[in-house]
Amino acid sequence: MNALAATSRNFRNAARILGLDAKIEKSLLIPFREIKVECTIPKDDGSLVSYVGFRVQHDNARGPMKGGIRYHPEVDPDEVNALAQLMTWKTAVADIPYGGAKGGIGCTPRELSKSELERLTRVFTQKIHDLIGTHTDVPAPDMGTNAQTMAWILDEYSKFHGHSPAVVTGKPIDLGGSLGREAATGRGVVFGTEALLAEYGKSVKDLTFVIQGFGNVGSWAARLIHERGGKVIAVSDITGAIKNPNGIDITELIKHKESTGSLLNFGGGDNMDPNELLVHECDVLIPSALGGVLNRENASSVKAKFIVEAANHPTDPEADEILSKKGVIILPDIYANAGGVTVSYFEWVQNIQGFMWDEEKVNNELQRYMTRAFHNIKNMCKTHECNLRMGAFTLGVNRVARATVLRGWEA
Ligand SMILES: NC(=O)C1=CN([C@@H]2O[C@H](COP(=O)(O)OP(=O)(O)OC[C@H]3O[C@@H](n4cnc5c(N)ncnc54)[C@H](O)[C@@H]3O)[C@@H](O)[C@H]2O)C=CC1
Ligand SMILES: O=C(O)CCC(=O)C(=O)O
Repeated sequence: MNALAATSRNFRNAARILGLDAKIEKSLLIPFREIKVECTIPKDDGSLVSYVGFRVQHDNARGPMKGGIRYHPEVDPDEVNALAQLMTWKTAVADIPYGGAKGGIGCTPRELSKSELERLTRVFTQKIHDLIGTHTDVPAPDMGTNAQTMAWILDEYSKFHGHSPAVVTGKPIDLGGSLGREAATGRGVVFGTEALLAEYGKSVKDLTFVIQGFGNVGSWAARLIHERGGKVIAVSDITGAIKNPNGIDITELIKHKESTGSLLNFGGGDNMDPNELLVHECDVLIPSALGGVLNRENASSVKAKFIVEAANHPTDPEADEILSKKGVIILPDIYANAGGVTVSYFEWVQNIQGFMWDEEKVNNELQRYMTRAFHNIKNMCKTHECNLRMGAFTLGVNRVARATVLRGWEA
């Protein structure tokens, strides 16, 4: 199912559970603003190439719109729209004072040189600079982008508006980035997993984990699980997949990937078929790459007891139903990966205050926010007799709807 149809279906289910007014339901489904821009840049060889960039600003009832920018060949308007909507519910679940947005450029960043990426990012920023801002819409990294991308956006934006560190988060520490932001999404995934497992009297150190994606989110989640004594028994990325039933030494794997550019042929494991990864025997499956990877084709073969959605919308609604019937417990994306945007909020606060926190404070506050949100979701599950996804959606949608009503409808 298309990402936008899937996200909207979850939203509508939550609206029905909450008994939301039809007028509010309709208004919350329609994005505040959709931006589509042409970005033409000279390649290093002098030829010209054109890309399409998007920024969808979904909702700002609770505060400035917030969300990452993705560079990936599959970026399209519907997907960006779905991801922007998810950000609105996610920031509300985390109870941080933001709305939701998302952006992206349809490109293959691995095939562009650093200078081509810089030109593309600067042209994109020139096209959208009037529509983003510290108190309007604050971008951050997502798939295919990183702290360097944010530094270019900050620099280009500042040419038009003066030095503006809080216009982006996830930037380098030297430019006002927050300690702990790079690891934050993976760390939040682990805090969320710990909160979930505690409900079942289990802990990370007793369980086996399979992780799809070994970029920012997947590699940090793997590293922190490994540090806690959890056994990561299979990992994949775009280059392939590896497994070791006794547990992969993640510290060594990170070194191997840094030196070879690939997970494959790692001495401490065997190469495996990446198609087998999601259905590999394990306690906890953590999809940390693309959307829609769990679908009606593979859901019935999944063997994990828990799925922690580190990626955005990795499970489509058909798979959700199949997995639920099998008794698989799913920690939903709008909670599980909210650690990134939560520390982005801490970064924005630090920039506005002009005061830097130490890393211990960032990590402690992140744990406090993730634990609080988990208990808020559990309360919604109890009130509405629903699963964790609907618990999270009803929590987020209810907070956004309340803010919308309080702001009023007068023109
Ligand atoms: N970076 C962040 O702070 C946040 C990211 N997310 C979500 O987490 C997911 C991953 O994002 P990042 O780690 O930031 O991206 P990234 O670009 O750092 O890493 C993506 C990883 O996915 C792998 N990958 C791509 N296609 C794959 C495939 N077909 N099979 C297996 N692996 C594949 C890549 O090789 C890479 O290891 C995305 O869904 C993103 O929206 C969610 C919240 C915050
Ligand atoms: O840190 C942020 O502002 C947003 C991160 C993001 O794009 C996400 O949570 O999906």
